[in-house]
Amino acid sequence: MSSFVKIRRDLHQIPELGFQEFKTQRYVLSYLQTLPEARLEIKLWETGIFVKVKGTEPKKIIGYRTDIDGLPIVEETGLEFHSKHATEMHACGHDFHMSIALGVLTHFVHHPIKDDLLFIFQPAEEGPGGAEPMLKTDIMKEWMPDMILALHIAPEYPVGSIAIREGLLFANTSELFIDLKGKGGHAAYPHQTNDMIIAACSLVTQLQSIISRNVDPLDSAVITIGKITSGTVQNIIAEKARLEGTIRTLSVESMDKVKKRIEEIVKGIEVGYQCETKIDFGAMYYQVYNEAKLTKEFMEFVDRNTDVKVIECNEAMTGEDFGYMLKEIPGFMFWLGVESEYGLHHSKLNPNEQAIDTAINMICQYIEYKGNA
Ligand SMILES: CC(=O)N[C@@H](CCC[C@H](N)C(=O)O)C(=O)O
Repeated sequence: MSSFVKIRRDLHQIPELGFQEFKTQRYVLSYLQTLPEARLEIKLWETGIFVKVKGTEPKKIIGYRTDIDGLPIVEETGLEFHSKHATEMHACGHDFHMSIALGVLTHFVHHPIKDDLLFIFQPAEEGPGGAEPMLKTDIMKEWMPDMILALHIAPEYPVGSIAIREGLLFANTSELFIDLKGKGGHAAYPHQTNDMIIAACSLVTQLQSIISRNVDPLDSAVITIGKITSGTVQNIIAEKARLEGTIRTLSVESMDKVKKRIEEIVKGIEVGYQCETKIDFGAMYYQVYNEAKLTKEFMEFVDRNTDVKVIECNEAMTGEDFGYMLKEIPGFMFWLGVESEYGLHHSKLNPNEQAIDTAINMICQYIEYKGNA
């Protein structure tokens, strides 16, 4: 087993939610302490880490970002190295992302290139978002990269492949929290109450009509309600309901339109079901938009110089706060094929670990080329 597969397995066992990645931060720091320190500069921000690997004759800084947080999922993989945390899991591959970042970082500590490299270990990608606040730090202002790259594992593509496109890769996202408050009461006297379970069910159905009736069929949008909380027991009419979800759109303009329509529909629920309502759009992520020139060059480089297959893919409705970094810094993100039967955010996600060394080798070759130019 390669040392970076071992690191992935160690990290897989300690998934932590956004801004609570204390063990993860300690693990990464203790690994960094095993490397020769002459070329390293390390700065902490919240639960994240900035690591500069100094080049020999730096003219620019090349940035590489990995996310570090896990998800609130009870793991069901049955793997020997399964999560030690009962209710958290690395079900979005951030354990892979971190081990690959450490693999690339280690290579350049031992084989320095001309340019400086900045590795960003970013908390809270799954929410509420660490990229935007990290960008605003003095550390980032001092070490602002001239270009940046990142990857995300893709269960649907084979090991030995990457998928990427110029321009829009991932959607704009916004979280969505809606609270409803009516009047509870006895299950046998519904006429004396305003039942918030009925209101919530109607609201969920009406929200889907935004996608089918308000969004241009040639555009695309998603509203997913992933969680509903309501009620206390089977014979009490519920006084409150809370819906938690996410909105995805292919443009900022469509996001604004969808949000406006949600507000109108929720107003209708308020009148129709005689209840109080509250909408909170939570955290929003800017789209992931790959800079055309660098993306094209990367695709051609990988195709010509490595065995990795380059697939030109469509946009996806996933979100990534790396979009904020790409808004400020030219660069790109790509999907890394890891062929898992179960997909992202699934309790049985089991990516193929062979992809770790494939990714490290490919990224090292590309950075060596860019950083010695
Ligand atoms: C790659 C991926 O799965 N990213 C997450 C980002 C979540 C953004 C935010 N918490 C939201 O739900 O809107 C995704 O769910 O796409």
